[in-house]
Amino acid sequence: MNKVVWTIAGSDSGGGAGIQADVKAMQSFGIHTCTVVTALTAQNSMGVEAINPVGVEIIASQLKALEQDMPASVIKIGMLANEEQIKFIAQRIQEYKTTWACKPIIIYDPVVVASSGENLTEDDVIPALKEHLLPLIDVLTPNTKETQSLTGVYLIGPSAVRDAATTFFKIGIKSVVIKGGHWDYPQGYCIDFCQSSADLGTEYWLGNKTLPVPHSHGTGCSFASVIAACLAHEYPLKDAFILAKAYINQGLKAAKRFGQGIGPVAHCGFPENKDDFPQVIEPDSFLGLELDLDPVSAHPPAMEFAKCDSLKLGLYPVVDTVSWLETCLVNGIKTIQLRIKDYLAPDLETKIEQAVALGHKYQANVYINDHWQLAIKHKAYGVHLGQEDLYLADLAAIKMSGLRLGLSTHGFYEMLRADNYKPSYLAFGAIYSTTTKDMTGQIQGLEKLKHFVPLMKSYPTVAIGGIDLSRAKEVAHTGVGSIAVVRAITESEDPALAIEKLQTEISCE
Ligand SMILES: Cc1ncc(COP(=O)(O)OP(=O)(O)O)c(N)n1
Ligand SMILES: Cc1ncsc1CCOP(=O)(O)O
Ligand SMILES: [Mg+2]
Repeated sequence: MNKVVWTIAGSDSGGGAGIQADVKAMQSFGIHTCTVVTALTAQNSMGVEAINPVGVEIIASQLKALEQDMPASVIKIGMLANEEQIKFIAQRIQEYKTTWACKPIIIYDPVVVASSGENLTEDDVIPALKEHLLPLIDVLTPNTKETQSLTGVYLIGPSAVRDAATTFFKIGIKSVVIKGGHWDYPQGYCIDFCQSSADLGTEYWLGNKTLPVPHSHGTGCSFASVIAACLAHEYPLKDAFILAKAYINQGLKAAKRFGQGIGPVAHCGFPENKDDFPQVIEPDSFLGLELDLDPVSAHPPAMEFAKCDSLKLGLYPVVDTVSWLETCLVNGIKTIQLRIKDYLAPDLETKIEQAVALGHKYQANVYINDHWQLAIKHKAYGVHLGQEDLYLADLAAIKMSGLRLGLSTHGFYEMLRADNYKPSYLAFGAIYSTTTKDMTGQIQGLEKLKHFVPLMKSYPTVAIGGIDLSRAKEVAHTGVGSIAVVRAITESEDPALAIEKLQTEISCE
């Protein structure tokens, strides 16, 4: 569906930040941007010469035109020039939240201080912001200085970042993305933080080496606009967060000078290069230790698992009995998984032992889902684990035993998190809805798969979830190296024929 996002922000005559950046960044993500201009700033690459706020009656007329014709699922707010504008916009947002059938998501990039360090808003607006606007905000994206101005917390380390987030949550803000472009810890790195008040136990830290580039005008506006665009596409916030960071890294690398001063961040489309993505910071990684994050895994960290025989694993049935496993192997399957979810299943160990033996008999590669200790004990070809297993399983033991490790991922953030471990293959799911497993909120769709595959092209890749004969071809067409299926085989009237037809569909690619 065509997606509309509004941006309520200032115009930058220099074309690098504000409304101009917002439109370009959202366009990169296939969003149609409607604009409500709050100020006509006179600025260029050297600095801000004038703010020129627009009167609230003119803001009102722009909003009215849009309300009637193009309501948005996401509204991004940038520069508000004075207290009158803040109170007016807050009142309108309150109205939209209470009267619209689809309550819009409000993302606010508090453009108080520009990346150049210049003040873009009158100094005395902070109390009005806190009283009127901030309590209505779903996602706030302040930089270090804005965080300090708004919370009074001086960001000297991770616990101060958490304290600042807690202060924002107390005001009523639902989620925060605190941008660390101005910190310098660990030295030479740029670290960003994301947390939601609805899930205080989970925090997301992203980091990459600071890019030594001179042209960075408009990064804050563009970053928040990518988050707004991704939320309009109903991506989870953690995915929007990592894509925004990748977009900015990509844009900084390509940024050019226009004028004599600081040039604008470039707008280069959906990020497709893994090198532009930041690292998901795990507590026991170098950056996690530097940030003093609490360790969560009981086991030593491990990465770089044994390689699969091939980049293309082909048709990959996932079955729950030894009998189904044998049926598939008899019909020529070379990669297969035994997925027994009942940990108390009678003869679990015997079944795993038999599955491994059948793999040897038919010269096929048998993965065991979840039961990594038994997989190691009986020398399976590999183990398949989920994200929740990463801190629970003894990954070092799996690696030392030479077993392959397949990892499930649901979206961009989890994909980059999995990349930290350098597994043997990466699975993306669920591509379509499925009745085999509850995947509520985790359906990725074909369009995202088209982004996942080239990003992770160094790995064997697997698509899973709701794939049947009618969909196998379009999935294979994304370039994914393997298609994992449950019901397409186990619920077919003729499993041998189903395997043959699925093989034909996917082998044409
Ligand atoms: C090939 C493949 N991909 C994904 C999964 C799902 O694994 P996981 O996330 O561990 O969930 P459960 O299968 O344990 O419910 C899979 N099994 N195989
Ligand atoms: C185990 C699993 N993980 C993600 S979707 C899924 C089930 C896939 O089953 P089906 O092929 O029947 O949709
Ligand atoms: Mg599992």
